[in-house]
Amino acid sequence: MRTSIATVSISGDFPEKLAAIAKAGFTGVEIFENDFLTHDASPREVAGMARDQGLEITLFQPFRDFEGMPEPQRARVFDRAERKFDIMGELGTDLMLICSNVSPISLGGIDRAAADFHALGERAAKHGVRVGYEALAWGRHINDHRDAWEIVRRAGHDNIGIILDSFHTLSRKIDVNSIRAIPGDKIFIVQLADAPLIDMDLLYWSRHFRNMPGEGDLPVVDFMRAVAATGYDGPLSLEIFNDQFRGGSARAIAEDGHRSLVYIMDQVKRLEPDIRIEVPDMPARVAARGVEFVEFVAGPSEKANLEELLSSLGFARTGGHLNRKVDLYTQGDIRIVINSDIGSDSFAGASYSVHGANAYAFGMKVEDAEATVLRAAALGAPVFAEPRHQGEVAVPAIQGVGNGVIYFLDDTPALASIWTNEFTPVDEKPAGNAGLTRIDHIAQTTRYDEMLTWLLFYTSIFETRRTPMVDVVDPGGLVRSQAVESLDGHGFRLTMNGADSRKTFAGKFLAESFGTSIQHIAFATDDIFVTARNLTALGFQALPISRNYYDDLEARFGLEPDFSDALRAASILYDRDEGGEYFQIYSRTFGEGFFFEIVERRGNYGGYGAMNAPFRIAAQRRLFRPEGMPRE
Ligand SMILES: O=C(O)c1ccc(O)c(O)c1
Ligand SMILES: [Mg+2]
Repeated sequence: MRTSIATVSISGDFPEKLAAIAKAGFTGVEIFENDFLTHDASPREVAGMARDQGLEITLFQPFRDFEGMPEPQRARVFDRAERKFDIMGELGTDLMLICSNVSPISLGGIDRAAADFHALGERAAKHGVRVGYEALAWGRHINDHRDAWEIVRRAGHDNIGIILDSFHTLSRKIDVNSIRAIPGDKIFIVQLADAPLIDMDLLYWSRHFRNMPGEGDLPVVDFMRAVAATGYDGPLSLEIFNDQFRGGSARAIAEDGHRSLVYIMDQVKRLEPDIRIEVPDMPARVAARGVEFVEFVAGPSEKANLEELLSSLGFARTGGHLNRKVDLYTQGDIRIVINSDIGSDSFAGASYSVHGANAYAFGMKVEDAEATVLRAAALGAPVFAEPRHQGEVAVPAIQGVGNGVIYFLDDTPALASIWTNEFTPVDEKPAGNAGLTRIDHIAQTTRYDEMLTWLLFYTSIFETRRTPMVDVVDPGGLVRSQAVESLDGHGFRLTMNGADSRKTFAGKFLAESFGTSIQHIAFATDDIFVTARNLTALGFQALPISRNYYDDLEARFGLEPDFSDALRAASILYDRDEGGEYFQIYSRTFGEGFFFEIVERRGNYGGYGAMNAPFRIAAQRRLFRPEGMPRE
């Protein structure tokens, strides 16, 4: 599989871009003219730089507004094209992109454009180069790949072909099946980009909001299926104009790009097994069944605090690890692990020294743990392994958000019996059961500009989908929240919160924990009111919620006063959607702003109580730092 990315897609100067692109695993690069013009090196030197990085230059894009020009402009664009053909020889690339004319003085007409391209093809042939024609979605006369193809067809020249760009086709909702009629060898290159669905001017949307295939909402897989059906087997080139990516980490964005291409082609290959493009073999996306455990690392006093909090939630210590300073706390199907091996050279110890006490790992229940790691590795995720003591099972794992660890457990005998084989039972009676049954979801906090990275990470490896993004208003700024859920909607659930500002509660947690990942864990109960009573008996202190919230709730949902009084008395938050009802209780915070949540879903409530988040945040801010949150 030949993979390429346009230099405009990532940040940095020209050498930095090439290095990041090569490191991420691309085999080629599209040189955007500005990157080339602003870098002080000759075309030969640029060719050498790409070669040194092992990159082929797949495409050069040196000028625009070519076809259909009246004289005297027509003569000038032909001269210009020839000058660029000379440069291409030195650059060591044979393919030039010309996008459809946007000039107000250009003249329309398919035959006129075809004649211009035929004449250009003659000149290109003399230089041994090829020219690809791309329909811009906002081209003055040509804005549809079907018309661009008709021009190329009528030009009838071996050195003239079409360039397809998923954005231009999909943004205008052009039927992708029209691509199937184009002979694969007349498609000179394919550019891929996705974008979030936003209703705005096409040019502005394209120049600022494109993102990696799989990160947006466009049907890029359908587009690529149609392309693959033509027999095309050339490079797949990302051309991503995105304001955030331009300022982001070149390394991370390039890695996301490579992952997105592998992911998109894996999907295409499964739908069109006979395609000519070679796609790396890997197991299919893995069904995620749920979160089986969450593991904290904590020092002695933090461990005592966490134990007290867990005990007030009805957990009891039920196991101790055979070899390690690791304890297991359980209730219902929930397992919480506390690792206090902070002095050692273990990964937990390293995590503690960077982040302090934190939930640095979680275990995911999957269909096939080994296959999960194979797939994750094929998609560029770092595989995680630690030295084992005798008798310990190797649990397949990778690293994810905030360098945290994701372990995979399945029903194979060794992994299924890990809790009985590696832990000695401890006969501690819980102070009382709170009725918590399972982990409903975990919530991870990241910097906003990493959200797309992690959403792509989860959705490409696991059989999951993203829910729409919601804005959560924190007095210190906006936090954006999006969930990743297994396709059945309830097996696995994870929410991602992207914080821009350290003045928000989430942003502050991120800053003070030096970028750990899990900020809260939500436990499910089948009866929130019974759980609330049990918790009170256990001495649990719920996060107190303002009286105004309940007045508003009563009005908004038309609640019976008795019902809203019961909610208020137990500090329960409430929401409702078409499917059902949602109840939430929050704990007070632990450490730098970690907390637990208890939820009950009645009926088919599908959300996470986003509309309640501002009230939860306001309450946390009141309690967390009575002296106030930082203002810097
Ligand atoms: O926005 C543009 O001008 C532009 C230029 C070249 C392309 O290949 C493209 O898709 C867009
Ligand atoms: Mg393009």
